[in-house]
Amino acid sequence: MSPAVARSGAALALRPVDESGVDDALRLAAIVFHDHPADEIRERHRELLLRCERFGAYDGDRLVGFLAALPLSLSVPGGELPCAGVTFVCVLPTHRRRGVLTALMGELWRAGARQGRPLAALWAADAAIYGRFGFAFATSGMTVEIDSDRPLGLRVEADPRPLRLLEGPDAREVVAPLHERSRAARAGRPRRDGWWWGTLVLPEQDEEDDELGPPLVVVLGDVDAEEPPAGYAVYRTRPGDDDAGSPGLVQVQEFEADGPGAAAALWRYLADIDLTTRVRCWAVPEDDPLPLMASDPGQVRVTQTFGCLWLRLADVRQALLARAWAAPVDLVLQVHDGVLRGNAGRFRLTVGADSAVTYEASDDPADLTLDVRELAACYLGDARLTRFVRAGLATEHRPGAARALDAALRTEHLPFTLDEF
Ligand SMILES: CC(=O)SCCNC(=O)CCNC(=O)[C@H](O)C(C)(C)COP(=O)(O)OP(=O)(O)OC[C@H]1O[C@@H](n2cnc3c(N)ncnc32)[C@H](O)[C@@H]1OP(=O)(O)O
Repeated sequence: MSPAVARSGAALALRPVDESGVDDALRLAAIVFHDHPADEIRERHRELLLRCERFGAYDGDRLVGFLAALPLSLSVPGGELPCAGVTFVCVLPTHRRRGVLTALMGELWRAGARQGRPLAALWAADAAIYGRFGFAFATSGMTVEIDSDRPLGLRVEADPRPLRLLEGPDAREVVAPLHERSRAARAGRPRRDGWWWGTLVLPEQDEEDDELGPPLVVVLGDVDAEEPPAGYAVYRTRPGDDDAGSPGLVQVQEFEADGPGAAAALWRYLADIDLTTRVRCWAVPEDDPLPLMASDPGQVRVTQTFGCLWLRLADVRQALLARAWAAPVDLVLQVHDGVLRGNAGRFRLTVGADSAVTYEASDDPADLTLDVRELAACYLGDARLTRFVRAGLATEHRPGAARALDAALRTEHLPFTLDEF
């Protein structure tokens, strides 16, 4: 039996939730998230939880707190690392603010340390909760909308190769290699297996909007060739409703192209679909070139930018040693970590001209003081340390130290994922 939670009221026991407890976890989630999903979606959630490590807090026999961790392999600059995909975090309303989540997080860290898992990541329902546990936004995205009531004007020639429309499992086999290649180029993406494609990317029914049709996958290039295609888009459509004033919509769920010609061909196709007058893509990377490619910037609008995946460096040393670096650096970092004390202290980070990395305890004066949250925000290449220094959230003791670390952390592409779990 694991430690108990006893901040106030009767002590609660912490223990793993076995397979027979998954329905209890789903019932708890339905209460906590005010969500009573249709049978198909509930079955998807069940399958997801069965793949997870499951941590429970029990009041007697009753499950009152729950946290699931999906085992992920997350792309990081130059490689990938084991990562806990934290999900279905819920505490019964009667048991809130008694330290249940804090205790479940403790179980997660202990399990991660046993398994040598240096990262944890999550999509947060409420942004205020996770910073105190050392998480920070580590990838961002932007929503783009195209007014497609007229031909899409682009300043770039479209790749003339044929487009093909695929459905079902065939689609996955064709596009998975291209996704895998782009996953290596942009950090922050979990590796997908067949279950992930089928259940989370290409399910018949969209989880958020039941008016959207089934997924369609348009592919550019020869689908029979040995090389992956040049690009693809996964999209769903919704018919227009004149009475309600809503346009026929093409909802782009995922877009990958290996260059500007391929991107132009695919965006043109999506904007050209009959009986629709709007293309909406919920998330593309913040450095996506589409807005630059548009002849009329008013036709392609960025409607919002937002943080996506939150990251936690559970083992800072392991995480830093595993990533690729863009420039040599030699800095002493004073790292604060109020939760995982093994990360806290003063360490010398060196990246040599030959890219060899070391990160060792040091007594030398610190060049930079920062919290593990800020390190997580910058780790995949998204945020800049210099900005945190300007915000007063990191302190530079040697001028230029933050700029040097930024230069070393820099990646060619911004990290990005839209894989929600
Ligand atoms: C990855 C995901 O699954 S995201 C989904 C998260 N789940 C939800 O939003 C469901 C609804 N909410 C809940 O189930 C619970 O309120 C939880 C899980 C958010 C928090 O669980 P609790 O057991 O109450 O948290 P716990 O008591 O350990 O709180 C620790 C600290 O976290 C912070 N915290 C907890 N809940 C919140 C909140 N809703 N907003 C802001 N901060 C919070 C507080 O600082 C708190 O410390 P304090 O009590 O000293 O002020």
